[in-house]
Amino acid sequence: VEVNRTGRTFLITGGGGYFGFRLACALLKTSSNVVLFDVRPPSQELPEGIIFMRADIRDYTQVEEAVRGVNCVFHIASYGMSGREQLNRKLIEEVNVQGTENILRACVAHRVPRLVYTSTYNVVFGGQEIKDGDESLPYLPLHLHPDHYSRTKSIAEVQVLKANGSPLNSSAGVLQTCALHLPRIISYIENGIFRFVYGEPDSLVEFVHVDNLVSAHMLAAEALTEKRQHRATSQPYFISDGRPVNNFEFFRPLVEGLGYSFPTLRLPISLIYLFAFLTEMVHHIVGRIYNFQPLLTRTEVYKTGEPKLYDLEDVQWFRGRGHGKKSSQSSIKKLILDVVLVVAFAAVVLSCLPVVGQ
Ligand SMILES: NC(=O)c1ccc[n+]([C@@H]2O[C@H](COP(=O)([O-])OP(=O)(O)OC[C@H]3O[C@@H](n4cnc5c(N)ncnc54)[C@H](O)[C@@H]3O)[C@@H](O)[C@H]2O)c1
Repeated sequence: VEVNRTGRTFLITGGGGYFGFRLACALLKTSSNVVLFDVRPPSQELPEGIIFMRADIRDYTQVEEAVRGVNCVFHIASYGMSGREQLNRKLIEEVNVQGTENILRACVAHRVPRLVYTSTYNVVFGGQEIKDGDESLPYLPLHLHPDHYSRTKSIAEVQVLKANGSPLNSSAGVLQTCALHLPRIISYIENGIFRFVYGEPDSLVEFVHVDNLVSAHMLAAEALTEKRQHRATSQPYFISDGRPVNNFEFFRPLVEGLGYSFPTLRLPISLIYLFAFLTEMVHHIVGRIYNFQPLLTRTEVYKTGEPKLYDLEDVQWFRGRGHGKKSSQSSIKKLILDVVLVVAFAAVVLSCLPVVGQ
């Protein structure tokens, strides 16, 4: 990796992903050198000035190579947040926990003075109601996490904050770290699967606009510097747009802006949870032969009982990347999908009925 070492150099692990790439583009505007470290390249064209390094945080040698000469690491790479990834326990542990250990160790060894860790609300949230929560909320005990991703993000965050103050190798300096907790983003509108909503209409969740998230990360990195008296050092921060909203209502402008109709069917959350449970069971049995994408996992159900207002620009951003309702979208495909959904729900309901006549 050839980097112009004269300016500040930022390394973004997971820089090929949705948020990492947005952050990289914003950092580039501040005349910084930006290196993206990821197992896969970004889906968009790489702007001049951003370097992509195809590498894996599970491999310490590659991490060491990447951190040399870097002034600040944004550790964003993670695995297992949604879909079938959530069910690959081994990879989740390796990327989220061992990967983070590798980054921290390499920062210390190669005198990287600052690290901002991108974490998640899940470190404090296990499905319970939280009103006006702030940074004083305790971590959810590890054994109460219903999914591996949340548990490993929590372990990694603790590691990151604990590493704060670690003396840098052969230097008088120390590593300054902080963590940002974020809420969540998009998914199933595209495939026509967003056909129903669930849960109580008055249950609210937080969302964050990606641009606010970019600002939060840049401010956090700045607040770890001596110039800012290392103000953010060892702190976790909740980041959100500060406008709690119903999970599904949050998506309404985007769904309708992309030409889809907003679902009118509301199903009980317990039924959806049961459906997700059964799907996971089926995945557990057949996943090795056919690693299908579950429609919903239990984690997704409890997290979405959890919203930014999309403006026209956002909708156009998605449209510009080929998203949105295609006028030729196959009605047969939709019909098949509906039939599959109905049959699946019928199977769930029937399996719960007591067996009569025996
Ligand atoms: N998207 C959300 O709603 C949300 C919510 C809360 C927290 N977060 C956190 O924000 C961060 C970014 O989220 P995102 O939506 O941009 O996710 P994303 O999946 O688009 O980006 C994650 C990136 O990490 C990379 N990665 C995975 N394993 C890797 C490995 N072994 N080595 C190197 N790179 C690897 C992936 O290839 C991917 O590009 C993650 O840390 C996630 O935990 C996201």
